[in-house]
Amino acid sequence: MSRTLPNIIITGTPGTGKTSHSELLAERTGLKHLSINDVVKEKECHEGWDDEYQSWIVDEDKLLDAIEDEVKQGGYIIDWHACDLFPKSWIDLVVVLRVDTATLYDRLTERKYPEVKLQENMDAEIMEVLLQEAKEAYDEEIVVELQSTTADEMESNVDRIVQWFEQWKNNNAQ
Ligand SMILES: Nc1ncnc2c1ncn2[C@@H]1O[C@H](COP(=O)(O)OP(=O)(O)OP(=O)(O)O)[C@@H](O)[C@H]1O
Repeated sequence: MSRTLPNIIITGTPGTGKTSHSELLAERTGLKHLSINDVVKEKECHEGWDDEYQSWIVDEDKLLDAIEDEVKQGGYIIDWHACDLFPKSWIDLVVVLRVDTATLYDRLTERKYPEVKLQENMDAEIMEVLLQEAKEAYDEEIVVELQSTTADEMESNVDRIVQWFEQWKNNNAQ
């Protein structure tokens, strides 16, 4: 089925700016912001709460079933800290946000993350885990790495994605 609007994944380590970017992008493009955290909670796509990590244990099959019909139609910004579970055929662009480690440390400390979760996320950012995951799961030409340390960077990232969106619509006009 061909889509008239694209689907974009905005991914990255927690605290890199996925929600902020997704909200701005939704305003500018009219695409719908799909916060996977909210879907997991609202549609109960989980197997319970992990106390140590202070997060839901996600049931990926249930999650995919919950969003499949909507997402396949196109027009979504998928905001989550993982990306390789979404089928390749659903996705047109994968944006991986990156941030310098000192800034990430400050952002996560401000959120009062448990120590184990803070450390794991810092390691994930340093080891480029999300970038590798995206490159392995999708064609490299649709994976874009963008820096998200400053407000100027966020603004230029959003401009760049809006430009991509306009181009996609021109290329896919029926
Ligand atoms: N490029 C940026 N410049 C300045 N501040 C930023 C930038 N990106 C994010 N922030 C700030 O960092 C904090 C975390 O951002 P945000 O909630 O968007 O991250 P996230 O990746 O969605 O996190 P989570 O995965 O936990 O939902 C917010 O206070 C946000 O304002």
